[in-house]
Amino acid sequence: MEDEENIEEELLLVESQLNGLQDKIKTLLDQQEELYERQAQLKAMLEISKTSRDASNSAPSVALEDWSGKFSWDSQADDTRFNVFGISSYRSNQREIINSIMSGKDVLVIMAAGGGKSLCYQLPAVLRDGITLVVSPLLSLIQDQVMGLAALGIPAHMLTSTTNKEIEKFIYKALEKGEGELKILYVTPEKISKSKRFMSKLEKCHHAGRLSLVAIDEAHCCSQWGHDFRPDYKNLGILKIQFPSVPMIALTATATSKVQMDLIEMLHIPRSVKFVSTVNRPNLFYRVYEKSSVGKVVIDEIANFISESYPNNESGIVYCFSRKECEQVAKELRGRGISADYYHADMDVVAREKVHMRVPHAQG
Ligand SMILES: Nc1ncnc2c1ncn2[C@@H]1O[C@H](COP(=O)(O)OP(=O)(O)OP(=O)(O)O)[C@@H](O)[C@H]1O
Repeated sequence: MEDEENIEEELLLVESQLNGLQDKIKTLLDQQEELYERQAQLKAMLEISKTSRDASNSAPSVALEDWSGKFSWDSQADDTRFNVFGISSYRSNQREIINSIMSGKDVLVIMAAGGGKSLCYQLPAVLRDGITLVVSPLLSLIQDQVMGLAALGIPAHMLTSTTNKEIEKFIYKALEKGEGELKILYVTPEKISKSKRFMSKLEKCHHAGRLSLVAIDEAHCCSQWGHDFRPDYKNLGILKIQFPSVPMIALTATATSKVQMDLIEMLHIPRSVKFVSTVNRPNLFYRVYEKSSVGKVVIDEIANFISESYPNNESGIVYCFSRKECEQVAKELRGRGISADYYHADMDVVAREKVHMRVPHAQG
């Protein structure tokens, strides 16, 4: 009897020691996995750094090839441009940019606002097999793009804090298993830096050979020297480290040479082909009016300017000094028969989206 008790006691002790060991083994295996992952990242970083040094010693990041020549995808690209995007001819540099991406190059595009940067990655996204990931800083810009693409019949979605669970599930399935129709996926930079789940699905998509292109919109946000620095953009370098074989296109309307060098380094695209288009916009001009000191008169003048200059229901933006002023000016303009609404950071997502949807898709 006493023997049995001793055996049971020792059995319990052994079992508890075994449990303790299992926990330790699990912790060690987890550590091993993390170290393997870090090892792979460090190796890739070393590789990129060496390539970067070689590239800066030998070749500047400018276009040397003739990207306006003939390519095997020419007729398919022309067909998609015309029949899917409804665009009759390319603007300056668009064709060359598209050709360099289609050739698998990393590309840096500096093109004026409204110059047609989106087509430069959306057309290759449609032409290439698989999914294009687009990182863009603003929800409103993303919504605009997704709405525009949906209108063209191109399967595009966005994965942001506002995406509902069902769409999120659809997107994750498309990334992980290649199910469902998804060609272009928009995310904010926070998704890359903060969502391990998203990055793991993206990893799976890449492993299955389905990640076709990465586009970084408003790429100047990477640089602390740029006017719009976004801390989460700093982490986008991970994309080239994780997916070195996937071409990357970085696009911006404004980048000094210091900012360009900075973002090439941060995104790890030292061999990128660079395209700079003129930032001059002949259709844009400034006009300065003297402002009355009487608020009501100012609103009357704005209302008159809008109805006289834009009698055909065109859309426009009135920038105000404060959120409160935005709300007041919109109300006053409505009182003068102008269809106006306000939009600022202090509105909830649904209200913002509602206003956004009322603005016709921007035409540059
Ligand atoms: N080759 C083209 N011919 C005619 N219209 C074009 C062409 N390329 C683009 N567009 C149109 O020009 C407008 C502006 O294009 P897009 O939005 O891509 O500009 P952007 O360079 O991304 O501007 P932003 O810097 O403001 O985001 C869109 O309506 C687009 O359809």
